[in-house]
Amino acid sequence: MPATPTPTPRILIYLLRHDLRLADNPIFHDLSRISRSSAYKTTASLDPPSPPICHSPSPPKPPTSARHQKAYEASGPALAEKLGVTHLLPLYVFPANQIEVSGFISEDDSGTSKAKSPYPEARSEVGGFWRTGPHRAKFIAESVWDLKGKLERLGCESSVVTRVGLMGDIVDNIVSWYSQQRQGEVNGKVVGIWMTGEEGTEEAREERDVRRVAEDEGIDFRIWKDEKYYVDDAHPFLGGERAAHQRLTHLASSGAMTAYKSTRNGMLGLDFSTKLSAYLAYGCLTARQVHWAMVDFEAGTGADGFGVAGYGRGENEGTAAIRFELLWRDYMRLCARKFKRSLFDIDGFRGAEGAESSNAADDNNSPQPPKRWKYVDRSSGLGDDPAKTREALLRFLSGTTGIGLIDASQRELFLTGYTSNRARQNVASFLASHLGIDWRLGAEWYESMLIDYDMANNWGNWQYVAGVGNDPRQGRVFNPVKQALDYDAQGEYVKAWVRELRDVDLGEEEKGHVEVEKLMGLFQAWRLDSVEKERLGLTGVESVEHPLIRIPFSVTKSRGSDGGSSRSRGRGGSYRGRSKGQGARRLGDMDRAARVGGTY
Ligand SMILES: Cc1cc2nc3c(=O)[nH]c(=O)nc-3n(C[C@H](O)[C@H](O)[C@H](O)COP(=O)(O)OP(=O)(O)OC[C@H]3O[C@@H](n4cnc5c(N)ncnc54)[C@H](O)[C@@H]3O)c2cc1C
Repeated sequence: MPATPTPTPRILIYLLRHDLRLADNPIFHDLSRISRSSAYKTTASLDPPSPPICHSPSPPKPPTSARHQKAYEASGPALAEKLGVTHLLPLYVFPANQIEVSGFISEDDSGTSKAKSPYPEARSEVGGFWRTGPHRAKFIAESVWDLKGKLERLGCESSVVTRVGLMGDIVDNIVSWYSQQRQGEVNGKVVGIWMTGEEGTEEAREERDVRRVAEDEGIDFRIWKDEKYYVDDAHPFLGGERAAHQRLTHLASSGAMTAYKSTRNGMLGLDFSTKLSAYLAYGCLTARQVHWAMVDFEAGTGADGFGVAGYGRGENEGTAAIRFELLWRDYMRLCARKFKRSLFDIDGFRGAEGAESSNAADDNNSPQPPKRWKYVDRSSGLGDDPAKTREALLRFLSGTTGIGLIDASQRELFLTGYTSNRARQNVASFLASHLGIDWRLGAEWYESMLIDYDMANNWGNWQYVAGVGNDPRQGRVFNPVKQALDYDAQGEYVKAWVRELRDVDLGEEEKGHVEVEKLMGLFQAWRLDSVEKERLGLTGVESVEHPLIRIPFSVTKSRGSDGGSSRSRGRGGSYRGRSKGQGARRLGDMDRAARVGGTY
């Protein structure tokens, strides 16, 4: 008897991007609906061709609320069903323009030496840093492998297929492979290429390239809206959806969610802030899921947090503040959408056409002259020497500026891939305002180093602090000494990361009494007396003897007696510090530098 011809697999390619999760995922949700239908079952038993492709996964967890479930059910048959999809190929492309991929390339055809990567090195434009540094590379890999594992456990044979390169090329290549004939039959028919939409110019280019391949081949191309935004070993957290939910559970059950408002300006420790940013950035979790977890906590219906302060008592200061921060995230995304390429321009949104109209809240609506910056490859014409700028930049990046808070944050970032929002604001302000160096170098360095790098959040926040973005109050500067006094009142953060200063004597530290004058030496080590420097082996150390700048901040008996904006603390007295973050506005509590002096 002639063998029954095997039906040609109808393949849907799902290009994973910043949506590395199974639950609350619009594409997996659509597929979960087809997997229950009879149309799917009749074809699901097909042997998958090589490269292995995935049978549509079993239904993932239902959406986070009954309201969403109803909305999905009302939305008619699954789109994948309409396309007659029988197989799914989840594909993650490590983008060669953002992640250096030469390490993935093993050997050339002769098998003797390493083949050269066909792509230019994935370095940043201005400073030439690796665009994805080791911390984020690890986090991305963990998130991809976490999803792979999940799909495997659901019986998806290929789980997630990974490739390196440019999305358009990879998709083109896979589509051609499927259309090849073997014994008179094609390997498969790609009927759909789907992905979730992203903001950003590179991301738009990826979408355009993939769309072109799909259109050339007559394949259904669809960009789904990923509703991961809210309106719609320091960082010891593993990547992936499971870890993201464990973190959310911990935030509710430990009380950190309730306490967030009063702790969020902290700098040291795990629970002063949510540490959800990387999960949100990579879509392992959505802002909506965070919201619903908080709703459950507030309503007292959630499994996590029973007995914890605030459980079942409605919205509290902590949950409201988390929602507020999530709105900043949405806001930055909308800025990226509006200002496009000028997100990366040195003159920022302010320099962009139409920026004036977006700044209606300006105290002074008159157009401001563009800021002058120091560059590493040329003089700005203000008598600066690019060689000295390069030297200063290197010290800034390596955390040897001589300003304790800045050095602590930069070292923390380099070693862990994370630093707090409070520290980020100070670091950005230090580069842009105190050093006057091209702020994009700082943004690029963050892009390289941060685990939670997010294009809109990073560049938007850098612009904001550098004074070229949408901050309605321009010309504000953080004073990193005063900020350290306010937010690191016991000097613990600086001591944690700046090893050479760990033994600076602060007074009766164990009792929580630190002497303010001694703290000043921790926050700017040039102020340590010569005996202390000698004792600690700091004599002659460049960052101590020759800081990039000296900030003449002092703690005086009466406000303003040093001519700056210092606070009255009582000279020489002991200082317990106010509670961290008290009364502070998140992005707004910047102060004019107290007579920033010195040059480099
Ligand atoms: C110069 C600079 C660069 C930054 N770069 C990034 C970045 O690349 N990626 C990133 O996610 N955040 C960035 N931020 C914002 C903020 O610092 C981080 O989101 C936050 O520190 C992450 O820690 P968390 O999750 O514990 O935050 P939480 O304080 O717990 O806040 C909860 C969530 O709200 C959002 N959020 C908080 N603050 C902001 C903010 N200022 N702008 C936008 N969203 C915010 C984040 O998604 C965060 O996870 C940057 C801030 C500055 C000043």
